[in-house]
Amino acid sequence: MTDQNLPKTALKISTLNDLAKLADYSLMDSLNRDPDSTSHGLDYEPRQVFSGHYVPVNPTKIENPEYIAHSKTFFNELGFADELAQTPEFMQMFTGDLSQVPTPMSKLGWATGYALSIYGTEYIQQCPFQTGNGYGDGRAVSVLEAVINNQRWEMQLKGGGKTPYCRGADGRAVLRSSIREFLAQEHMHALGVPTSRSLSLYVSKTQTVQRPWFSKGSMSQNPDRMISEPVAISTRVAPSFLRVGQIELFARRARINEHTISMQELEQIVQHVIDREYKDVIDTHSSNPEKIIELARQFQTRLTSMIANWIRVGFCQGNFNSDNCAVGGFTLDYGPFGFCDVYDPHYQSWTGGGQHFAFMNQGNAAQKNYGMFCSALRVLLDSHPEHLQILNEIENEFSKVLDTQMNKMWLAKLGLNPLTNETDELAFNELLTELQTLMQHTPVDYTLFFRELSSIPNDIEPLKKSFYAQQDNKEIDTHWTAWLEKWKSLLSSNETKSATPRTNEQISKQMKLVNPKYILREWFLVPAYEQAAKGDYTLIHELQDVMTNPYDEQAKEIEDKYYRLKPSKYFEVAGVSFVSCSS
Ligand SMILES: Nc1ncnc2c1ncn2[C@@H]1O[C@H](COP(=O)(O)OP(=O)(O)OP(=O)(O)O)[C@@H](O)[C@H]1O
Ligand SMILES: [Mg+2]
Repeated sequence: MTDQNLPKTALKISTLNDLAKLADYSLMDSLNRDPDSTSHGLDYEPRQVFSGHYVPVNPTKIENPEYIAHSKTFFNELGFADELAQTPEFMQMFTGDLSQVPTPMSKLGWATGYALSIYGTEYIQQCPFQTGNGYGDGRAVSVLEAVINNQRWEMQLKGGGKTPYCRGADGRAVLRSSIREFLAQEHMHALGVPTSRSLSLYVSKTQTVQRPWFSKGSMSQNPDRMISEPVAISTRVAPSFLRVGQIELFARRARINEHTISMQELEQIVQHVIDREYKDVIDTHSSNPEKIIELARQFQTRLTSMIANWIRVGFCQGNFNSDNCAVGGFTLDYGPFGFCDVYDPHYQSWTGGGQHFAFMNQGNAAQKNYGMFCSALRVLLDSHPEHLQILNEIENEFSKVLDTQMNKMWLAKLGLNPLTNETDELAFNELLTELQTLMQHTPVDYTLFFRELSSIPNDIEPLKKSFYAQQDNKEIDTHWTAWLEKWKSLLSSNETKSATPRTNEQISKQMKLVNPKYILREWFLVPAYEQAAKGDYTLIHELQDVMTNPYDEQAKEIEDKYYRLKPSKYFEVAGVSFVSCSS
């Protein structure tokens, strides 16, 4: 069935039965099931999965689930009634119990295998069998594909229990990390950054698992004890959850002809990427090699634009391996992520993550992932030298395309129109370099600085709200005053060249649409998940409200609470300024 023929809905979806009518598991038609899998899906022991694109898995429900939150924004977009999130049927399904789902919903979910490359190097050590056949969704289980208002969505439980890829771990996600991911996804969407979305979040009232963590106030880089944490299941939603690592897995197999249909499985997964993520921009009538070329081009555009967006809002993914890099070009896996308080190009909230994934190195990390993606595609172009040549050229363009996106982003952050001549370009480059040096040297709060600048202040006094230095520093002030003058003069000369010059008020308004006022800082999240562990979800709901309107001016008490420098007591504190693991 094509998507056009599928039922559309402008109706409110108020029951699970309503949603069931929109279920359409086309993935199962177009991809291969692991031939070694059994039909009951009770597949919880680590094992090698040699072929097939997915393994049917019956998720493991959490005990005594309790509703915490759902995304009102996303529910609204999907046409879901808010009440749906607390109906017993919906809760049952999205806390991992598929036994009662109405037809034609599937009583089995699925997990997928993928490969891992870290910063452009292929790894198999993470696989317990040292073959790469045991690595993949260890705790993520997709449970539904549905076409809603002409858009196909895949819904995936995170923390839905063990799968054959669990590598001996428990298949669970704890409340703390689930809250972080749940809030962050919707915050990023509201910031205008492509991302997987959050549907719902439930916790178990009785079930806990052990995780390494830090003692209160610890400054240690490594956790010093085990703590018991409640388990939770959050559901995330995206057109697909295909990762660069997934394409790599099938390309690695095809490259060495590992089994008779390895090349075919690679072709299928690539076609699936196109269907799920690029159907609107890739001509289905063109030849396969042409489609592959276009896929590479389109992914490059999306990936570089995503990175520019990350930098724009101060986001650091922290673990940008190829298995955390969505082929759809959106943000995926909010593990050790963080939004920077202080502007620091080396900011990385994960102590084990290495500098290569640090804030301003994310473009390079993306390039490495993109390189692995191209290597995988090359396997399909072996007998097409001309297309191979084009693919190489596209890959070589990565830095240029990224620079263009970054330039566009910095111009917007600084309220400037596209530059029209070399003199302005030189002036702009100088201005930006000076700004980055000054921001780092002062140091400034990244969010506060750009938001204050967006008011186009007369002098540097308002900007000083973003300075972390305790005392006035005349020398720094002088540099800032000079910088502000330079910026303003470029701003006005840039504006006079425009056919429709904007007033300062208009410029300011536009700057405030790219420079957020509210950012989901880690020290806002800590009390929210600490309270939640005691059964109080007030702060989660408050953060949901504030952070889904990050560009808006909000009530004075919200401003006082959330538009602030990070208090000094939180600097260098484990679990607040950094974390040691991804979950
Ligand atoms: N508690 C767990 N049980 C089983 N597998 C796990 C667990 N924690 C992580 N994994 C698996 O380890 C791998 C690396 O973990 P990573 O932190 O990148 O991912 P994640 O946050 O679990 O998942 P995702 O990338 O799906 O958001 C993933 O394949 C993940 O499924
Ligand atoms: Mg991951």
